[in-house]
Amino acid sequence: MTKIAPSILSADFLNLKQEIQDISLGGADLIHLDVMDGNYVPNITFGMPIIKSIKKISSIPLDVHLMIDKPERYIDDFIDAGADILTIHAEATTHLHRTIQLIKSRGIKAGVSLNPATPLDVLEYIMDELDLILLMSVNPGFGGQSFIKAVERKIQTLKNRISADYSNVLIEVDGGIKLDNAKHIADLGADILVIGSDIFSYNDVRARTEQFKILVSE
Ligand SMILES: O=C(CO)[C@H](O)[C@H](O)COP(=O)(O)O
Repeated sequence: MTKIAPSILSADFLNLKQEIQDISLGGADLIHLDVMDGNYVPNITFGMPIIKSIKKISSIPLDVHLMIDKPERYIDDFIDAGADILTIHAEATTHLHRTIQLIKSRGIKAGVSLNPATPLDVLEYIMDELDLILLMSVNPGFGGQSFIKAVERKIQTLKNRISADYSNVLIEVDGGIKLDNAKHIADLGADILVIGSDIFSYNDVRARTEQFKILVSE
């Protein structure tokens, strides 16, 4: 069954505690936390202190997506802050294998994210180490963008490649997922859907989360 991971990127930060309670009551499986450094991506969001605070008020696993250059510098800090899954970008580090090993050595799940234009081939020699592959379906940096159609084929190709030998590796898809395309993306092979604006732009965040949850459980 496909899981849903609301991204708080589009949440009301003055009302964050309530927003987190609402997605929890709506059935969120993970809380997706987009960390941006203004360097790897042209936007800046939040860092360890916010993650630490969320960890104190929620028991839902924290799915931390680092959109930062040289993520190896901060792996221990984000794990200490409460990350349950830590995903780094293949394009952001020279030492992808070493950094994934560092995450795994701390006993949490490790993911690699690929931008829409990055080929799947970069994963070939690290598949054994991975728990999750996050396919970006928008160019990272901002919520509210449109899903890039070419990523549909990428999801299917990845699903076919991993189904035989790496069936335990989860496929997460992030960007441009709305109520009207979520089921289709799940059916292509996504195990986790990241949803930002189409949950948090609604007044009733709990009801909207529930709608996604019911849709992908069908
Ligand atoms: O990583 C992201 C942007 O870099 C966001 O998680 C993603 O875009 C989700 O937001 P939306 O559902 O509004 O597209």
